Amino acid sequence: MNIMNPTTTTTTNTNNFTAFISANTAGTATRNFAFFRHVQFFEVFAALFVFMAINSLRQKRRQGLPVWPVLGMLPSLAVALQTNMYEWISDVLRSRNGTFRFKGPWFSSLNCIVTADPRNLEYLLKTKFPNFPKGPYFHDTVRDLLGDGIFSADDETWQRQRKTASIEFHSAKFRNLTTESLRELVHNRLLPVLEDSIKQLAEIDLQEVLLRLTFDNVCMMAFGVDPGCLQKGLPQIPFAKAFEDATEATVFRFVTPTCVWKAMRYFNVGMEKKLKESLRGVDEFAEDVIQTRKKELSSRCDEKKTRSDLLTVFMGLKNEEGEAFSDKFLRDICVNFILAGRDTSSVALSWFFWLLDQNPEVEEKILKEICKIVGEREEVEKKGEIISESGLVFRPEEIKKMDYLQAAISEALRLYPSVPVDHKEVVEDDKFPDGTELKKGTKVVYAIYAMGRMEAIWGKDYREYKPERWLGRDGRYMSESAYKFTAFNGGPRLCLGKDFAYYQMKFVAASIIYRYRVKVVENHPVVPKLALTMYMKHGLKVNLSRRDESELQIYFKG
Ligand code: HEM
Repeated sequence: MNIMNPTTTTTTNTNNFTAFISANTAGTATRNFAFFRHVQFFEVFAALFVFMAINSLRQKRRQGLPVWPVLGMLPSLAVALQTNMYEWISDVLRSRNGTFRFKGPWFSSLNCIVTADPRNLEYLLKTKFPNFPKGPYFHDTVRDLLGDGIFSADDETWQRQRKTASIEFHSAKFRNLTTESLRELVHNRLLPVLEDSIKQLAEIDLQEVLLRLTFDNVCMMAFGVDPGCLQKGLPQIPFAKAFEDATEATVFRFVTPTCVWKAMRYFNVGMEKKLKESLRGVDEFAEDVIQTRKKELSSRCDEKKTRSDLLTVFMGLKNEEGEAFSDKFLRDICVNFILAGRDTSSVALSWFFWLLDQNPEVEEKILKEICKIVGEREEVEKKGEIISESGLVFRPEEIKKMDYLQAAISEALRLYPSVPVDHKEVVEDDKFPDGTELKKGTKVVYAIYAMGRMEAIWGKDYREYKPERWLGRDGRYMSESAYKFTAFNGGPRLCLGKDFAYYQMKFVAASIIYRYRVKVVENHPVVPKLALTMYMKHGLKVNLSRRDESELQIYFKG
């Protein structure tokens, strides 16, 4: 500092002070400005949020659910996924008179029309059937597992398989094969496994046991081979495990953005790795059966006559060029039938037994019906015997007469359809009978679970389990329009196995109910699993006890 020149010093000091002040002022101003900017930012953000919230909630009134910028209706779906998604869809549909437009996040493939309106169902599944195929998205997603089989194919590829399989399904030879294999499975495998659980005083997962039964049964129909899943000890069967894993990994694709699962497939990681490995197991099994059957058929002509499984039937046919079907196509046909028929009936039966546990009066009526029908057998009339006979085998004509049982199973399927939702894709712009506009490429989801819970279709007591709603005044079973009761689909793609499925479910249910009391384990949680098929998430743990003769005697006399 210069002490000889104070002015200078003062000036300098003043300058420093000014600089200090201005620097400080500038700093404060900058900080204030930054603070001000933050405040503004938060205010603007808050205002925007409030505006969006009001706007979204206003949209709720118009569209059924709040629509958020960028995310669309996804937040509501995310919340619903934490509870029971099927109930949530039903609630929304009831509040929207049966149809609503789901808006997914930007750039996602979640935009779709969801409907449970029977008029729309008839239009979708029958009237304008060609305009609503399964579509390229579905085919692409399931291609690795299902190839060009009936379940994933559209147009001529589907039509050809449908026609051939339909003729086969209605042939006496095929019916014999299916009923015979079911009879054997129930009497030689299911009942011994159930007996075993009684002897060991152990609870048993009835869903697991039934899944094994129907898997073996459908493999007999498709391949003519019994994989042996249902037997004492419930062993793990490599083909069944591979099939299960491959299905699970394929379902995973539906909840993963397409580019993500395709990248995972490319790098062979995660679920895609699992899919690849499990497909190897499925393909090896199929390849083995196909080659063995070819050898059998070429060496022994009588095999052709005796075998009536789908594989043998399709092996004897030619494609449009007059050539035999390729091994890959034969594999696709069989794998698709196994997928279609493997778990739908067992899952339906599981829900049915759970409903019986809650509605013992229905169980009693079923038992009464069974005993009345069996009591009409000639030999019973003559000898007055049979009731205690554990080997009692129901005859096809007796199963047919069980109208109340059929009603009780249909009622279970109404409330818990094995396929809870299904979908189609729009080929050309169209309009539903209820006025909903449909743009080309839109996905249409039909909510089968919700359809069973629409007051407009079933009346005020739609929540109640009431088999009587399926019976006419004469007590005979009355079927319902496939567009109201869509558990088996409808129109040209009506479930091909429907008649057999009813026969199978009635035969299994009657065989169990006649012999055992089925009690669901106390506090066992029963909730649906989120999957393409409506499994019980935790299975169905039950305790069985044998019915004694005196109990049956009452019903026989009754
Ligand atoms: C309770 C039992 C069953 C229920 C609820 C059921 C339900 C359905 C449904 C909803 C569809 C339409 C699926 C779609 O197109 O996306 C379908 C199709 C089909 N089902 Fe079933 N099903 C049952 C049992 C069976 C059985 C046991 C078989 C065979 C053994 C079978 C064979 C088929 C076939 C082949 C198709 C495809 C028809 C086509 O696309 O033309 N189903 N089933």
